[in-house]
Amino acid sequence: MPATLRIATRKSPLALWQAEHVAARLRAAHPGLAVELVTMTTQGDRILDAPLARIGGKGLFVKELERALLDGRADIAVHSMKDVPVELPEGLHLPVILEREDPRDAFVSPRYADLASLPPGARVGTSSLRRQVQLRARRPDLVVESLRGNVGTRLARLDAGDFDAAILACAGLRRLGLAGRIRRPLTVEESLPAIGQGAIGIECRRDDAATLALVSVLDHGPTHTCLAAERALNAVLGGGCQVPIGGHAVLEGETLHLRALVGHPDGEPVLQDAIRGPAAQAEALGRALAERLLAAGAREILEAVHRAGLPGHPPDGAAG
Ligand SMILES: NCc1[nH]cc(CCC(=O)O)c1CC(=O)O
Repeated sequence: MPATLRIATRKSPLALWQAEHVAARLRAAHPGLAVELVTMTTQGDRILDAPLARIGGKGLFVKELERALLDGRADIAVHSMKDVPVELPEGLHLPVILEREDPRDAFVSPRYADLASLPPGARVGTSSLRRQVQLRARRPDLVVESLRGNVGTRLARLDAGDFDAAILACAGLRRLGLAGRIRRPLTVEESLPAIGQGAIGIECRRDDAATLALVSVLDHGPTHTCLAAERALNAVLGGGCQVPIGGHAVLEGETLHLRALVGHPDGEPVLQDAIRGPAAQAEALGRALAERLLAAGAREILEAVHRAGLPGHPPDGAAG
């Protein structure tokens, strides 16, 4: 057993909650193990106004934690899986995925009970392209505006009256003890979640067998299988953060059901499809669904976005 297991984490309240949760579970699983947090501010936390894709995109929140792993300043990094890019740096892997919290998006509003109650022209805050296109498809009369920052920052702006409603992840609100702010969870049919939403992952060095032996007990097989399908889908689509992409898998016994969405950043078209098959073939199902979406028009969307070099957005409003 190492003298102390060091966890690299961002400093946002949600990131700290997740790291403390992993620390507590590791201490419970291995009595006598010392666990400590190594906190760091990532580039994604520092730069709150620039279009994130231009300065490094989706990986901004994880890169500095990964550098700490590679430099030996930390043994594991704890991530919200929806912020983790498909490609990991050489020498690192993600062997552990914890059991998923509520994966749905949440409708949050001080005044309105749900999406249907919003009057025409109501202002809804979200910086996630994925949330924006699904919102626009359902309610083209709403005004969707950018809302970034930590969960607390976003709620404060909502409460200050900058918006009539906001869409946030149920998981983040629940973990921070803010479940009371969820007016209504959006069904996955109303708002298909981001790939990995609600799941926490543990990244570590491939050559560190001692650490792997300690953290493996936290892996949740069914969530891991669902994430394998979602991330395989994402790897084939390779959309980065300038294209609205959603993906969500559930297990029904030994059968995996994966839904996916690819939208044009301008709002149209929005392509959706789903696939069902043996859980043992999770990754192949993810790749197959991605190929079907590409053939159905996603390829044209991805190519158009890359050609245009549109200013980017964080994967989901970012900054957790
Ligand atoms: N974009 C940042 C982020 N990363 C993970 C979560 C929520 C928790 C999760 O999905 O595990 C959030 C906040 C949000 O989207 O409202």
